[in-house]
Amino acid sequence: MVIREEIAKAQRVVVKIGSALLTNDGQGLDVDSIGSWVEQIAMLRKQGKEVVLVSSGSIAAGMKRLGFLSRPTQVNELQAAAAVGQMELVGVYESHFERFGLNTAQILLTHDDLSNRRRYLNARSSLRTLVGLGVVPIVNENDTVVTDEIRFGDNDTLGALVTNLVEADLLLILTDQNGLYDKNPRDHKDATLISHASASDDTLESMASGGAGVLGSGGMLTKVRAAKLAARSGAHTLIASGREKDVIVRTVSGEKLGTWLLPDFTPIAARKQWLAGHLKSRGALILDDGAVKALRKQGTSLLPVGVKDAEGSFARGDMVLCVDEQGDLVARGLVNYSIAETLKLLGKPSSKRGDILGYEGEPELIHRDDLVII
Ligand SMILES: Nc1ncnc2c1ncn2[C@@H]1O[C@H](COP(=O)(O)OP(=O)(O)O)[C@@H](O)[C@H]1O
Ligand SMILES: N[C@@H](CCC(=O)OP(=O)(O)O)C(=O)O
Repeated sequence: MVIREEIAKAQRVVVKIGSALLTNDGQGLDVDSIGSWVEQIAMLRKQGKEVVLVSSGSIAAGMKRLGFLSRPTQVNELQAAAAVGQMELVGVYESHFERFGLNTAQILLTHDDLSNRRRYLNARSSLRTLVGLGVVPIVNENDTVVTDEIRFGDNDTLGALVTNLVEADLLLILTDQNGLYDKNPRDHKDATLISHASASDDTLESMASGGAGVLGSGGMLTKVRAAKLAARSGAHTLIASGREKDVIVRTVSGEKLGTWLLPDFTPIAARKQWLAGHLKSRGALILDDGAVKALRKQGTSLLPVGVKDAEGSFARGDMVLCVDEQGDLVARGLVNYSIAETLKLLGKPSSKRGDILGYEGEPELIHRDDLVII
């Protein structure tokens, strides 16, 4: 019986597995549990769903190898533990995924990769390509090159930003509790589980304390905030216990487990709002009638061949306006090329872009996923 239909419909899922779960009481990685989550992710892949995994555990794994008895507090020791442990972490995942004939890819991200528009587009394009090729990307923070000031620290925030990045329908956060309780169940025996709520509900933050377990980083507070971030691109969030049998397959098929935090807007409405409200346009593209029709009627991407002129001073990743020859607004979108490159590509078939620019960029000036038709 499917109870949570919106969840069961999710096609692209980001699964985040936290430090609190990944280790056996701080004694290195829990290889058997990892095997069970991998088996479930392989099942989702069989059902045709796309999965991106965000996994913590590098510091916990590195601690064991380096003989640290507790989580280090010094940045250089954390970095060393992460560097050593990440090798083991991806190795364990790889050997499990191999049993199911699935390829994996290691993606280590920093704050800069997601806040700088150009790097954001590059990270997104790599992740999209990998997912399209049927690979399961395994994402973690690039702990060895980040300092305290620019660390995400917890992987809940990273999981939410990856959800935005790949425009996933669902962020599934697995942790060591059954979900979000009205107060910390570690300290309160009478705490009750929240079954569902709006991700934008501010009262959730007062229930969730930042106090994490021995190896976790953010506690429940960062999970509640992550749900809010994920909702920006219209994604649902589920917080559930990774120790529950078959939790990934069961939650994703819509079974009522854990806490479900819902977005207030559909993905399209959320994206529209985001493009409309959060980015300033840096220029404009003047489209010919054919391109206007293709965008409006067929929902296609914008190719250089349909663009007559470009103005403004934009760089790759900036938001530009798309207007028709009368100057009426047709769409807004994130452009793949700078103004200088765009001017060279105007009216040209995409197949010529390599010769014109001296390198092979994307065939689209604006990909349809980055376009909002007005
Ligand atoms: N309201 C709450 N409901 C559930 N857990 C909570 C709550 N407030 C704080 N917590 C704590 O959050 C912890 C999970 O966070 P954390 O240790 O960072 O895990 P992870 O490594 O999976 O991200 C739980 O073990 C629990 O003690
Ligand atoms: N990136 C680091 C730490 C991340 C972390 O512990 O986050 P979380 O699992 O959200 O508590 C690691 O892999 O150990």
